[in-house]
Amino acid sequence: MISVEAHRATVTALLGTGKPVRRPLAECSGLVLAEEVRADVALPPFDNSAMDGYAVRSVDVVGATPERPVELPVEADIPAGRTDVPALQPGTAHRIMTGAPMPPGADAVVMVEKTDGGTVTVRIEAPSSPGTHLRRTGEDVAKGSLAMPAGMVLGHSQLGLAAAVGLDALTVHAPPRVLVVSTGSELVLPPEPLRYGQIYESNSIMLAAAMREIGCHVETVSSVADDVERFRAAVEPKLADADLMVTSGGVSAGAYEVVKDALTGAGVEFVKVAMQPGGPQGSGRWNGVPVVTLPGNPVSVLVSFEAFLRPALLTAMGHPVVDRRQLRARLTEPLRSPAGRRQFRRGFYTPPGDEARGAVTGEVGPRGGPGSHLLASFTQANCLIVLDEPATELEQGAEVDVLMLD
Ligand SMILES: Nc1nc2c(c(=O)[nH]1)N[C@H]1C(S)=C(S)[C@@H](COP(=O)(O)OP(=O)(O)OC[C@H]3O[C@@H](n4cnc5c(N)ncnc54)[C@H](O)[C@@H]3O)O[C@H]1N2
Ligand code: MOO
Repeated sequence: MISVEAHRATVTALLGTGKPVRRPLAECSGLVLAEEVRADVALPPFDNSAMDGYAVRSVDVVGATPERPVELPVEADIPAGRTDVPALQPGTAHRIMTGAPMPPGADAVVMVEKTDGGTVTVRIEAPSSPGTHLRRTGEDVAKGSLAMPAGMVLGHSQLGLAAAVGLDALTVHAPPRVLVVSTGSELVLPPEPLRYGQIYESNSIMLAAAMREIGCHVETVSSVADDVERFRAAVEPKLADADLMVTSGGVSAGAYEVVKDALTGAGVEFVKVAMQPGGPQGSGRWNGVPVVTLPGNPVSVLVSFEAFLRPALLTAMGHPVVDRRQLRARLTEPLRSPAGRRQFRRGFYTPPGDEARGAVTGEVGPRGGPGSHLLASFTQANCLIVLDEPATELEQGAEVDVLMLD
């Protein structure tokens, strides 16, 4: 048996890092910058007004009050977007709007609320010191400076900044194109009614959703019968467009293990990992394409995704952090775990908060039993409880690691 860490390292090395590609901003959400971004324009690109009001020389409005307003002729109107801004002469004002360029000669803005709003002459009822309501060129981002470093994850604020400095595309790590293949002659798809011995296929939907959530492109082959020739025929034509193939089912010790039968001796190695669920695993290359084979039980699939695929896919996409948030928590009930295997249980974590009891560590209770067919309980879990390899009996109140899923 090999360790969880060893198999994770194998799968991560197999995927490598996605090559840098140029993508339009609308396709970059959640991806990672492969190159730093330097600002070709300053932000703001020009000195501009932060308020609707009047651009003035501060010396012209010294001492203005509602009782003794300063009256100035309004010489120009500067809406946002005006590009031919006339200079301000001493003893005059320009009406100006938020985001409009400051006229040369003006050093302050008076809000319209502090005036009578006049358009021919304006009565100004408050002073304005130099720089008031003024947004300076480059105070957000200086021209030529580093706007975002390589390795930054592109969320909405990062995409907004890229757009603001005039970019319509970014160089990102290419998201992997994953071919997800579910195998099993028992699998059917709705609306076909179930016959005795058949089940509805669910692994491909789950895996595709989990991978799309982290930015992968996914194609699915939802139900391939346990027949090597039919497996090859269904999958081989699609390999050319895949950076990774992930299969479920057909890898244990039975007589009809289609994945094992098709890929043994063809570049894929099958191993047992010291974990439960998710013990039977495989990885390698088939026709040059990286392949990861998962056991068929639905909970085994999701636990394998968390333990191996998620970190490997995030690494391939250049993410700086690939691990789930890990916390310590006290068990709300005793649990058993198989000796020599790391057990992953679905759990619900409650943060500390009961100060009366002096709680500093959160609590975690299992959701559902350890069986890898118990998918419903996964939907009620917010974490995985990790019971280390040596642990066999854990008492209520024992401290364990939890991996937060949200
Ligand atoms: N003699 C042994 N038997 C088994 C062993 C073993 O070591 N020796 N390991 C057990 C463990 S642990 C697991 S996990 C499973 C893995 O088996 P396979 O990967 O070959 O998976 P299947 O037999 O094809 O399926 C297992 C289970 O999951 C259901 N399944 C499969 N695919 C789907 C799908 N796409 N959607 C929903 N459900 C699916 C399938 O019907 C089976 O019930 O082997 C144990 N046996
Ligand atoms: O390893 Mo299997 O995945 O326990 O059910």
